[in-house]
Amino acid sequence: MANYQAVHAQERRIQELDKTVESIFDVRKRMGKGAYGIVWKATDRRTKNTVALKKVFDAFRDETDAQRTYREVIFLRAFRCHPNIVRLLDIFKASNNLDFYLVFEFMESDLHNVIKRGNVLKDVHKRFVMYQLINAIKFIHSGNVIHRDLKPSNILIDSKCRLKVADFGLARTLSSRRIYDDLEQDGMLTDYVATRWYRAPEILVASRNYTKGIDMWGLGCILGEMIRQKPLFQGTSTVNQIEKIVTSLPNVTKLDIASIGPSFGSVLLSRNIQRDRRYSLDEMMKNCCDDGISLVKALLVLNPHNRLTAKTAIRHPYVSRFQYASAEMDFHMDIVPPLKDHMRYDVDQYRNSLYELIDRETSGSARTVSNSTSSSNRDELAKPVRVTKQTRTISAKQSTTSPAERKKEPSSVEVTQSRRNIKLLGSAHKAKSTEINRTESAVTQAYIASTPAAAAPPAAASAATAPGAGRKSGEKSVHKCRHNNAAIQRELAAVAAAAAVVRRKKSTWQSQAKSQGKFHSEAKAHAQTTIQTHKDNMKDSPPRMMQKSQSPMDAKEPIPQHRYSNKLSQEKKSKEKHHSMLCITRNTFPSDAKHRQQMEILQREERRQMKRELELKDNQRRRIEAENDPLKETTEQESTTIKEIKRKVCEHTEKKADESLSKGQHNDSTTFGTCVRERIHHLELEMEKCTEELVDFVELNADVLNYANVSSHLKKLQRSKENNEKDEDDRRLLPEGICGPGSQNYKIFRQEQEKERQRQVQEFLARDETNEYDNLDLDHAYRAKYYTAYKEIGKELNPAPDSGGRDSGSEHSPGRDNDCKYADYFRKSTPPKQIWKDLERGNELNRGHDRIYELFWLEERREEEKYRRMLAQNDQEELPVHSCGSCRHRHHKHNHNARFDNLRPTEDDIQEADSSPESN
Ligand SMILES: Nc1ncnc2c1ncn2[C@@H]1O[C@H](COP(=O)(O)OP(=O)(O)OP(=O)(O)O)[C@@H](O)[C@H]1O
Repeated sequence: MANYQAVHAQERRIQELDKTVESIFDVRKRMGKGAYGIVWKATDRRTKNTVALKKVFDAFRDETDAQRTYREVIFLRAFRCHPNIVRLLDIFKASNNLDFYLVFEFMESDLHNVIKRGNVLKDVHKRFVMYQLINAIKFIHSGNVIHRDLKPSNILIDSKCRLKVADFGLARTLSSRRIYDDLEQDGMLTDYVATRWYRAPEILVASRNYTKGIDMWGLGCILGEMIRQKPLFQGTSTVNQIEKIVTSLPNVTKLDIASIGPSFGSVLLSRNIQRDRRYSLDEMMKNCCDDGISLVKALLVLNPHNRLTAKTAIRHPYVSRFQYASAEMDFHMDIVPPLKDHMRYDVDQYRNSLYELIDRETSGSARTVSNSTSSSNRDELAKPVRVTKQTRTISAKQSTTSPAERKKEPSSVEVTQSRRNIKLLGSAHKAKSTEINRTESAVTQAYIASTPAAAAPPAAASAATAPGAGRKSGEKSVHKCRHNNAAIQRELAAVAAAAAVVRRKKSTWQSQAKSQGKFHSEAKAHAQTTIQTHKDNMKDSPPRMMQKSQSPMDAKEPIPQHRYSNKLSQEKKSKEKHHSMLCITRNTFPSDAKHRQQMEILQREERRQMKRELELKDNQRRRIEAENDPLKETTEQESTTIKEIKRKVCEHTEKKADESLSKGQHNDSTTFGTCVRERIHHLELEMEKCTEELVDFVELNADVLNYANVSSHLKKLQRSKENNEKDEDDRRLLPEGICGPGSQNYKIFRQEQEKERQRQVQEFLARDETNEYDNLDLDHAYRAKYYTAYKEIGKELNPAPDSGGRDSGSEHSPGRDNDCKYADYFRKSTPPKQIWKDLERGNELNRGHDRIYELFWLEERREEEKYRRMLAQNDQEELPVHSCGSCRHRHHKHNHNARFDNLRPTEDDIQEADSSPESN
């Protein structure tokens, strides 16, 4: 219970938000939870921007966690300017000094969720995702940093397929490793837990061979997962993970193992692992295009040095089409966190370093919240933490986001934008110079303070009280200021370089704009001149009918040649044509009347000639028509014949089709019949099976089922079953050499059996004629009579009771006492009469007793008849059917009655019988 409460309290604490944070953000919904924190969707109350708020719970619990938090903040700040890396907007320290809050730009989902949905990503999306991912990793690697935790849930994505890499908690720099490699403690690089399925083989075998190839392996796994829609290697343990990888890759060579470096786990790679072809890369991604498979194969290479690098991967055909879709940036310098990445510091050191960072940023912030960095100070966050080389700024290849935009000429908006950028950079430059001045004066002051002769300024007052300590602290502060100064200068240089790039760009655009403007003004001037000429021409031309002349005196003005767009030149051409026509008209009508007359004559002549030609053509047409008439007739006749033939062919075809149809129908019906028969047969078989099942079921559940309702049905079902069983039993009881029912010798055998039965019946009847049993009451008599038959026929099935010494050795058997005993036995061992009758009526005689019952029944009927006749003769009082059958024993009536109640003969009966003369 206490444990539960503790867990509950812990969970509550994880979910709880700091009051300061709550006052700034309106937290709306939980986006996800990782191993180290919870992410919520929230709205900034002031700006109304939607952000992702991540609470790193107990961020400084131990050194590992503190280092993780520290790395996450430092690297996120360094890489936040890249479009494919999630932007860290703000950092908040919690008032409890334990938790930590990071504010990110909001993304709608992550790649894991998108892949999980299935079939959301089309081929083009996968390519674009991959391009952006490689682009981000290329940028990270250019800063000599490795991410080490690439997996789909750390890749954020939005509805426009824009992608951002998140979670830098395991990122680390490679730059210092060379220097400090020897100092590394054992296991230092292996104590982190990256998700197993995306871990590179060198990490799995605990090799210390750390390269950027680790991330490239992760990229291969992610691409494979996007294509296959499930993770490629889902190992259940480290060993299993290695096995899965080795199974899917081509044969592992000694060189591969050597390339991973010496480690206790590399022996796992050299093991002879059974390969299953189904799990080879080709087989797992058989539905993918060649480009995709080739990229996956180039990334998932055992030797980390042989894997594609991010720089080469981005030119791979699978993604190359997007190479201008996004800014491709490079750092050109190593990112080195202030607290060395290869060393472990105290929790407090990590915490203090981070808090310092926050405080520094808060001091320049316009935001009034005490514990937060400022969102207005966001540009500050973008700067790298520290650089090891002299500043070489980010070189953005293209700043546009799509190929279409990239191809655009620089617009006025862009020019304005660049102007604004320059202004901003200028002001940043100014601010930095002021800062440098301020730092320089601080350095001077501190230096003065550190010398004992100097008058103690307030800052160094305390130092002066301790001799020697003042100098030391002064030197320290000088050193610190110099260090700051150098850092600021480096940053300043970076800003200046960026400004230079922008200025260069601006000048290029301006020159381009200038040349284009010149071109436009030239074109405009030319157009205006042309229009003016046209207007002048129009003014000059006389208002006459425009007429084109064929005169040899035609004089055409030269048509001006334009070098502008086609459309423009076409328009111009048509205008020129129009203009030239006007000119021709004007030129072909000289003022003298003679020439005009000549022209008229010429025209008249022309008209006449045309008329003649027309007539000629008319005649020709008529002649051809006349020739065509008989041909027409013939053609019509032929077409009618063809139609007739066609009709006949159609009829014939239809008839044939009918015939084949009916034949087909016949075939169909035959097939149908066969099908139906087969189906019926099948159903019959099924019914038989069902019947058996039902019988078994009813038998099993007879006691719980209502017997009255089901018995009749059961009987029907059982009948067939029992008949089968009977046949089976009969077959089993048959003597050797007799075949089953239906065979000839079986019939003969049965006939003989029947004869034997008849003989026995006759024998019993003959015995009965002797009235041997008349001294007994009927019921006893019947039972005793049939006892012999029972003994002979039914003993196998129902052995006779041990009748005792007296009966067994009895000479006068079947004597009365014996009969009584038999009767007693029958009473006990045979079913009550009513049941016999029921069974008999339902023809359900027990197979073992049927012969006895049959005889019993016949005999009973006979006795009954006899008794009736006797009654009629003697006219005596009617006795019950099974009462005494003899008048000779009427004096025993009282005893008889007693015996009727209880069929067991009394001792008196036996003694009486023994002493009677008949028994002697
Ligand atoms: N900026 C964001 N916008 C939307 N959702 C986010 C954002 N950042 C993180 N998330 C969601 O929160 C989840 C956890 O975030 P993150 O990976 O940063 O936490 P973590 O504790 O470091 O997890 P991990 O266990 O992977 O180390 C992510 O998988 C993602 O779904």
